[in-house]
Amino acid sequence: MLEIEGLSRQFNRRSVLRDVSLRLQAGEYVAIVGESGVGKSTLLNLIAGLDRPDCGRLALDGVAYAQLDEDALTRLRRDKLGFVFQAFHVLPHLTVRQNVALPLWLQGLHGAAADRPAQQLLEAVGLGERAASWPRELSGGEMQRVAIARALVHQPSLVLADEPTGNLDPANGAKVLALLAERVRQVGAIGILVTHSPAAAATADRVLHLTSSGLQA
Ligand SMILES: Nc1ncnc2c1ncn2[C@@H]1O[C@H](COP(=O)(O)OP(=O)(O)OP(=O)(O)O)[C@@H](O)[C@H]1O
Repeated sequence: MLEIEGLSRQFNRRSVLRDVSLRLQAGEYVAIVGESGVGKSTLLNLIAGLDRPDCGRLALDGVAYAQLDEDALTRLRRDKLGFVFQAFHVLPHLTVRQNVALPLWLQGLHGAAADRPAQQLLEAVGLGERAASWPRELSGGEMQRVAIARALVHQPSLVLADEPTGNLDPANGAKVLALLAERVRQVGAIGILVTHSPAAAATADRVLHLTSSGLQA
């Protein structure tokens, strides 16, 4: 379960997030929409443990972030979170399968223990045949499918996606979003999709609107 209670964040004394609360159970997939600059990325960074709130509480599976030092937060990200962010792009010097296996390597799993789940996820996103390819040989849509496989391979509790189809054409974008929703549901994770696009938001079970007065259905 993800618990967010009364979260606030200021930058240079300017309030960006004010009293944001949200509670999500395993298996829930929500979209967060809101005007540019309202604080969507700020909220996602707090949920990812990449930034700390000024006040409020965050907890994942009963573990409060405030109790964790930076190393423990890094472990939480490694073990419990999956990211489909532009900034966490597919690494060019690793093959497609190595890219997907990366979260397992970081957990100390190597050889077949990493290759087998990576191959399974690649099959699930329709790229089983491309395991030995290099990222540069893939299309933009295929690359995002690799990012989805990598975000799920270690069976995270929480998957965070920030405009995962920003650079794709609408048809490919729709396919990638449908695949993301299907895969997140399949592993029973909590999914949070941040997007500007109403069509993208409609792939989630629930749409939440972030405004200056908080998060509302
Ligand atoms: N590290 C920072 N230092 C100062 N201001 C920041 C910082 N990070 C974000 N902000 C400010 O906080 C506000 C919210 O930014 P954020 O990126 O969260 O918005 P957003 O809703 O994701 O916007 P967009 O949809 O345009 O990506 C902006 O005014 C931004 O300038």
